[in-house]
Amino acid sequence: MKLLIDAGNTRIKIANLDNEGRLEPVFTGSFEELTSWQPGADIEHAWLSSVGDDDKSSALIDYFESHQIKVTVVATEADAFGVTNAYAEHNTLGVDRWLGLIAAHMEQPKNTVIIDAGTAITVDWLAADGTHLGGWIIPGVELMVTAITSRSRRVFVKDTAYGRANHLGSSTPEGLQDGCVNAFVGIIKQALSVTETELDWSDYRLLLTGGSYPLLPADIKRRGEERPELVLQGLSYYARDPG
Ligand SMILES: Nc1ncnc2c1ncn2[C@@H]1O[C@H](COP(=O)(O)OP(=O)(O)OP(=O)(O)O)[C@@H](O)[C@H]1O
Ligand SMILES: CC(C)(CO)[C@@H](O)C(=O)NCCC(=O)O
Ligand SMILES: [K+]
Repeated sequence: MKLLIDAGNTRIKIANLDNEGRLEPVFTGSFEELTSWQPGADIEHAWLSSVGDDDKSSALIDYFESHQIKVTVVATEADAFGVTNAYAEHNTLGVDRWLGLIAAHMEQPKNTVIIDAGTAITVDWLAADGTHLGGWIIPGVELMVTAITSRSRRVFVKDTAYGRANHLGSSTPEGLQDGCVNAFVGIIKQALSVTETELDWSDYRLLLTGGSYPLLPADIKRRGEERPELVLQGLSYYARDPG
C-alpha cells in the first residue's frame, strides 16, 4: 500500500493507493488535524504534492518520516505522461494544476476544461493531444469574501452560511456571499464561452474539482463531471511509475 498526499493552501487530502491501483481517500483536514491521524502500518512510501511554502512541505515530510514512511515530493515538469506544460517556466505552474492535467489526460485524451475551486479557483485548458494551452487563477470564493470584509467597514458577513448561485441578496452578508458564489459561476461560464468562441471546441469535457463544487448550480453540475480526487489521481500515476 502506498500513500498519496495532496497538500493545498488550506486542506491536506490523503488517499491510500493499493497494489491494484485503486485509490481510497482516508483523510481530509488541516495539518493540526493530521497529527492526530495515523497512517496504516503497512505503508512505507508516500508521494506528496504541495502548493504551500517549503516550511509546510518540510513539516509534512518530517511527520511522515517519523512514521517510517519515505516521502517522494512530486514537482511540475515540462512534459510527462503525454502532457505538455504551457508555461515557458514550467516549474512555476502549480503542481496541483499539473497533476490535474495528467489525471485528465490519462483518464481519457480529450479536449478538456478543468476547474479546481479551493483556496484559489483555477481554470486550465488541455487539448486532446496532451497540450496544456494555459489557464487562469482567481481568488477562491472564501478569499473573495474576505478580500472585501478585511478592507471595508460596512461590508461584512454575519455567519459562515454559503452564498447561493442564481440568488439575489437582500442584506449585506447575503449580497456579498451570493455575489462571490455567482462570480465563481461566472468564471466557469466565461471559460465555456472562450472555449467555444476562441478555441472553437465543440466537443469537450468540463471537469470540476475542489471544495467549492457544492456551490455550483444544477446546470453547471450537469454540464460538467465531478472529479473530487483529480489531484490525487494525478499523483497516483507518479506513485505507480516511480520512474
Ligand atoms: N460543503 C461545502 N459547500 C461549499 N463550499 C465548501 C464546502 N466545503 C468546503 N467548501 C469550501 O471549499 C474550499 C476548500 O476547498 P479545497 O479543499 O479544494 O481547498 P484547499 O485545500 O485550499 O485546496 P487548494 O489550496 O489546493 O485550493 C473552502 O473555500 C471551503 O469554504
Ligand atoms: C494557484 C494555486 C494556489 C491553486 O492551488 C496553485 O496552483 C499555485 O500555487 N500555483 C502557482 C502559480 C501558477 O500555477 O501559475
Ligand atoms: K486544490
